[in-house]
Amino acid sequence: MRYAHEVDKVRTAERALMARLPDGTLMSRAAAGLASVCARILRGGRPHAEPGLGVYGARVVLLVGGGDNGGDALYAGAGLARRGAGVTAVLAGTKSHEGGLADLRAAGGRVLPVAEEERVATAIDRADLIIDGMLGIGGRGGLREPYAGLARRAADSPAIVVACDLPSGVDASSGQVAGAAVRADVTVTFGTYKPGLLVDPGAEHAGVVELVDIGLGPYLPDPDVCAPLAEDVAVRLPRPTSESNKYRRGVVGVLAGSETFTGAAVLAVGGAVRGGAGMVRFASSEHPVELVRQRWPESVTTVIGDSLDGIGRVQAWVAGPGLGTDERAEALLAQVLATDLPVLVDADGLTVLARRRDLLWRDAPTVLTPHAGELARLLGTDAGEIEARRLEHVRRAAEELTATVLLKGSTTLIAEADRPVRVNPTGTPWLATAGSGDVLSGLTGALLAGGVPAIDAAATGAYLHGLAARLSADPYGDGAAPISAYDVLDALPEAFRTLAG
Ligand SMILES: NC(=O)C1=CN([C@@H]2O[C@H](COP(=O)(O)OP(=O)(O)OC[C@H]3O[C@@H](n4cnc5c(N)ncnc54)[C@H](O)[C@@H]3O)[C@@H](O)[C@H]2O)[C@@H](O)CC1
Ligand SMILES: [K+]
Repeated sequence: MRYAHEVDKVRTAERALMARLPDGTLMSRAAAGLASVCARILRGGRPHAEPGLGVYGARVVLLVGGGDNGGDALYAGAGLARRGAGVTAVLAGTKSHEGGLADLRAAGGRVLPVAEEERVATAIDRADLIIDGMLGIGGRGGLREPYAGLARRAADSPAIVVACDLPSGVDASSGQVAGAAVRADVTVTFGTYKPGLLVDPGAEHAGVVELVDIGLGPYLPDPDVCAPLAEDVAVRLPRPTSESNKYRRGVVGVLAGSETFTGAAVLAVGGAVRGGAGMVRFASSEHPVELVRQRWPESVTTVIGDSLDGIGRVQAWVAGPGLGTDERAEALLAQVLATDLPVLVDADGLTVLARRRDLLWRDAPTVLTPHAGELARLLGTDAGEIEARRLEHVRRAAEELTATVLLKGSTTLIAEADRPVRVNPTGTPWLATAGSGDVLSGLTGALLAGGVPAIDAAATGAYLHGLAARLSADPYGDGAAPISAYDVLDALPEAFRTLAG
């Protein structure tokens, strides 16, 4: 698991640790970690020179802000200068970290005030590597000048951009980017991940994130956000044993599809079948039932009117894809939510819930899987607001709707009251295709029916779904192509095998 902490918790932990160490120890640990990652990057090749030349002779530019983030960059720059790099520090703050500046000068580094525009521009354009040390966890809001101009210039340079602690302009606690921000190829972060490095839009500014241990671990409280690794997901996968039978593996009920919308039902049932359900019971009107029977003969189908009576026993429900939003859909959804079973509600079901939030007053687990538009309807806000502050909104939704909420999008987030928000690391933009959400619903429903707790089922479903999409979009790792929701379904067995292996 990668754990992330908000700024106030990082600061408290840093204070506690600093009290036990000589002055400057933490900064020198951070700077040493940053310098060693930069050296490794330079050994891998530089834009302006032959690969493998290493640090000696490399052109390194430091963008230095007025706070301790700038201090880290200056000390790291001094370390690289001692290994033979040509280091130029662009001083952009109203003041600069004195110790760091003295160390850089002593190591033979050059210093340029930001006002010397032409020389600054030339240094940035010719750099092999730029260290962004303008703002760290003390940054508030989008970058102001002169930082914003430096961030733009760095983006246009062929240099590799390495962010110190986090890309300047990204809000460390939320991932919000309010205006200009640095786009890094690599971010070297200290002590713990910051939520803004894992959650978009911040995450996409961070590039590859490397964590440097500065000894903060024992002083950190529970995380605010975490991102599972493959091994965290693998241990949660339900696996059949010699004792298993179809009932023990879990029977999932799927209430989906209507005379108008049939495809969503076929995909949701497919997700449940491929998600490892022991049995799938599908309830819908005639046309979708006919289609599901043809494509998934292993499912047990029932044509229903406006009642679910006689469907048979299930252990979890998936309700909503293609269901419609009329009174019949509402009545059926109400029946599902009146059970004491785990229920996942998606798509049209969420639209119905936006006008019938009372249906969520239940004791059994409820999983909601909205995209930003659907969540906006549920919370009475607009999708743009949600996209800009995804973490805040998914937490609010989990509290207000008393449910496990999986917010789909560029980074899928899963929230449950009083628990760290889970960030799914496996998505791909190719997954933004019609019907892929229906597959996720069925898959997650199968995990719920298999007895996986709601937040784990949602996080595991999202992980497998994203992995299946990656495997089908780019099976050989040498170039991606568009995929359909069906391709995701077809890649699910491979995704399970990848995790199990
Ligand atoms: N506290 C510690 O123990 C450690 C801190 N470290 C470093 O220190 C950093 C935090 O240092 P600081 O607290 O000095 O904060 P920062 O270096 O992030 O920046 C602080 C200053 O930037 C200005 N500022 C804020 N938002 C701005 C904006 N949008 N545009 C322009 N200027 C803006 C403010 O005037 C503020 O004083 C960490 O991110 C990390 O890099 C590391 O050395 C490890 C140890
Ligand atoms: K930074």
